[in-house]
Amino acid sequence: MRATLKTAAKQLGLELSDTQLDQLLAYLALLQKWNKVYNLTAVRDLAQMLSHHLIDSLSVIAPLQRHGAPARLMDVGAGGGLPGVVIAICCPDTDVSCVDAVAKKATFIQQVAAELRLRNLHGVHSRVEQLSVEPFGVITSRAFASLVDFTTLTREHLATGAVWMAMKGQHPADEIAALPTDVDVFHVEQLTVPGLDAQRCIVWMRPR
Ligand SMILES: C[S@@+](CC[C@H](N)C(=O)[O-])C[C@H]1O[C@@H](n2cnc3c(N)ncnc32)[C@H](O)[C@@H]1O
Repeated sequence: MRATLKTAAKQLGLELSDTQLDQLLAYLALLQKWNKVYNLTAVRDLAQMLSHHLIDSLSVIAPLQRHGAPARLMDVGAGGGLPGVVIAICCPDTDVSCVDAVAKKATFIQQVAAELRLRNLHGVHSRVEQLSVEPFGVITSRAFASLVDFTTLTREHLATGAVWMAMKGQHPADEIAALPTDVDVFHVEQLTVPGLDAQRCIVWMRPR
């Protein structure tokens, strides 16, 4: 597991410390341990969790760092913490709020933050449209909603100059076409996820 993760991180252009690798593997173990209790993911196999969840989420770190990791980031519909927990581990200067409408999922994130001593990670139980917090520099999502719903539900939480970072599978041409004119798609970034034979991209957007 560790060797696979280390190789994948290198292929993704990431310099992760031993502590960060330990934290990522500890997170994976917690995800597997508590999956049945919290209903975190349909993926049960540990090797698949590593490739389909952890390394998949790790693929956004270099693009996020190139953009400029923000002081505050929200992962909306974070579920078990993908990609929010991975971002909190890899970008320690970014304060990450993992927001989910289901209480036990937010509780799990709080548990991860405590066990991994991640002071920059917070599990927030709320529907995002009912949230009242300071704005964020980046708002991200993975398997949450259509681009229209994602941007509509979270727009008021963007700080000045902030962007949306949506993780998607294949290029979502139909979802992009359905966006209102006040959402600017400024980049669709193709991703290569080591060990995953699937199309992945990030849709970068900002308000007009
Ligand atoms: C399919 S899961 C994706 C979880 C995680 N991002 C991942 O990639 O594994 C979608 C999550 O969005 C949450 N969700 C749905 N509507 C929401 C809303 N309006 N506000 C906050 N969370 C919401 C659900 O509870 C669920 O945990």
